[in-house]
Amino acid sequence: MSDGDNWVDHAVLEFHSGRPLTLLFDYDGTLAPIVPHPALAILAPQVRARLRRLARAPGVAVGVISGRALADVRDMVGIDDLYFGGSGGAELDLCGVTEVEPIPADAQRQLTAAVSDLRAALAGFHGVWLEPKPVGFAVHYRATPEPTATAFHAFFSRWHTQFPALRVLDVCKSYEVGLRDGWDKGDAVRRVLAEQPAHTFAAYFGDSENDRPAMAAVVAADGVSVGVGPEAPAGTRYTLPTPARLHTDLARLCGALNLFDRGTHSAGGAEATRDHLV
Ligand SMILES: O=P(O)(O)OC[C@H]1O[C@H](O[C@H]2O[C@H](CO)[C@@H](O)[C@H](O)[C@H]2O)[C@H](O)[C@@H](O)[C@@H]1O
Repeated sequence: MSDGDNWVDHAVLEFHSGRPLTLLFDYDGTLAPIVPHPALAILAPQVRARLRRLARAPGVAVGVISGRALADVRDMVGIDDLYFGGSGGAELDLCGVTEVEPIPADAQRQLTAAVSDLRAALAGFHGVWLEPKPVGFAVHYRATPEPTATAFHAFFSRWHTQFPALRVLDVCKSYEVGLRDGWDKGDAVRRVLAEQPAHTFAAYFGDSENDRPAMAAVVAADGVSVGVGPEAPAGTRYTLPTPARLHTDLARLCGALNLFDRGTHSAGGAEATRDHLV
């Protein structure tokens, strides 16, 4: 069986051959475009509707696994019956059952000290700001002008080495800080897949470095990785240029699986047709 030259055809072929689907998405830069501030990264209503339809379809599971805090990504997505990963995989919501990575005492001490020290230091770097999370934090520098940005990178690259229990990733103009050797998005993917039938076909969609472990996890489970945008890790099975292209692909997948809004006239009705084409 050919698996098609795009992820939608591949997923539909696998589904029609009897494999359930598990679709797992990164949030920022994948489901929502990158914008100047995290609070502005709103999920388009049509995309929310498509994810909801997919999640409610028999044989389809949907999850969103983000660097954001779990409560934050759940709010942004606004659908209850999904799998969620937050804080880069350290917090999980497995369709209503929450699991949080236990933080060893020494790592907790380092996290607390790092946040307090950084808050004081950031006063000297205009435009840099700290986003706390239940497990870790992000330090945003998107709005930082030069030469402050260069000075901040020089400072941060030395500063974080005094906290060896912490893991630092440079993701979308922020430093994402979690626990070294802690749970990552790959662990989150494996945890979600453990709840699915063994022969499920999994796809993971991501745009940046913090998605690499999740992509490796789906590939190890005989699934596919889909890179979104120019910063996606190299070597993914499929690539999409933008989140907008993912949105139209989701519409196409809903159409191929005959998932249309119950409120519309029929599967061939005006909204269904429009949604299929969006
Ligand atoms: O794993 P993700 O869902 O992709 O989350 C990664 C980080 O995303 C958020 O920050 C990034 O997106 C913002 C909105 O587009 C953008 O303004 C910011 O510059 C980016 O760094 C989020 O705030 C972080 O907590 C996540 O770690």
